[in-house]
Amino acid sequence: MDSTPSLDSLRGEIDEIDSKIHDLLMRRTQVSRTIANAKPKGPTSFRLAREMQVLRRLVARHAGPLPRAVLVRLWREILADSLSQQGPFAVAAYSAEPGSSLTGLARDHFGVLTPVLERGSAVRVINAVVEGECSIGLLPPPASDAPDAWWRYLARSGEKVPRIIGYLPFAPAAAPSGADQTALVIGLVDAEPSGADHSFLVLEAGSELSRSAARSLVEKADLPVHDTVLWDSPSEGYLLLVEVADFVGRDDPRLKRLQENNGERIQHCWLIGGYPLPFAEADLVDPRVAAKERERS
Ligand SMILES: C=C(O[C@@H]1C=C(C(=O)O)C=C[C@H]1O)C(=O)O
Repeated sequence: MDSTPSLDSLRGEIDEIDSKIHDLLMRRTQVSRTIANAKPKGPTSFRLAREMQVLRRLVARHAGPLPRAVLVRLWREILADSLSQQGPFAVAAYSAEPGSSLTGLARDHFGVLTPVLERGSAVRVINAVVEGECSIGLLPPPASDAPDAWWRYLARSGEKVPRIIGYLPFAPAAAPSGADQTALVIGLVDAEPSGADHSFLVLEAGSELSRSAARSLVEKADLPVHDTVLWDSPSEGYLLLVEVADFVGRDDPRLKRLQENNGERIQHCWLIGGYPLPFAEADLVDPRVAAKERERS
């Protein structure tokens, strides 16, 4: 006798599962609203490090044929709504020359209902965040040949100075519309440690300081250097952006050491933020693709 359950009974099981998922989603939304009241009041409820921890935990416990990229996409919508339950949330996306728009990336990450406002320059994105028009901003990652070294505007103190708090996409395999783009996220909150992070320092040098010299000064203070970007201008002097392959907090003793050891060469060292490391491609490999590859090899 055929032991396969009938279509009706299988559909009954799906209905039961859907109700449970739905009940849990409604409950999660209520908990998120309660969390909003438990948080210190600030310019935004957005906590990217926590979101990354949520996703990393789910990806690590995942099993079975549902692709991890689908799991992440589902949770991106859930997390985006959860955030908007905690107060108004809008994103300023850099969108200057044709093909440079970070709007697709913003949509992939913050879901279909989050307002995304396009801004035509890095300064306009920064202003949208400083003035509270948008909760966060997306900017192109710094590069040595980039004409606009926007990161230098973050090298100052004060409450209304945005910090770098994230890197997008979190999961390239789950970011179809911004597939070939990357962005840094800025907001008026400090970066928080997620367990696997990079940080950014800006060094203000009194006289010419090469990228390799800066690297060795920073490494001598036990801060592992991932990359450096140089900006020198007659009016602004020598500024170096250093990406550190570790989380660096405001009270990190390595920062103090860096400044104390190099008082003559480095006039100022600014911690301008950091980001949780995104998923590597292998973390989200679709089990079906992986199985096919195993067959082939
Ligand atoms: C619920 C929180 O607020 C936001 C929503 C999150 C969530 O839904 O899991 C996680 C981080 C925050 O961006 C939180 O900070 O825990």
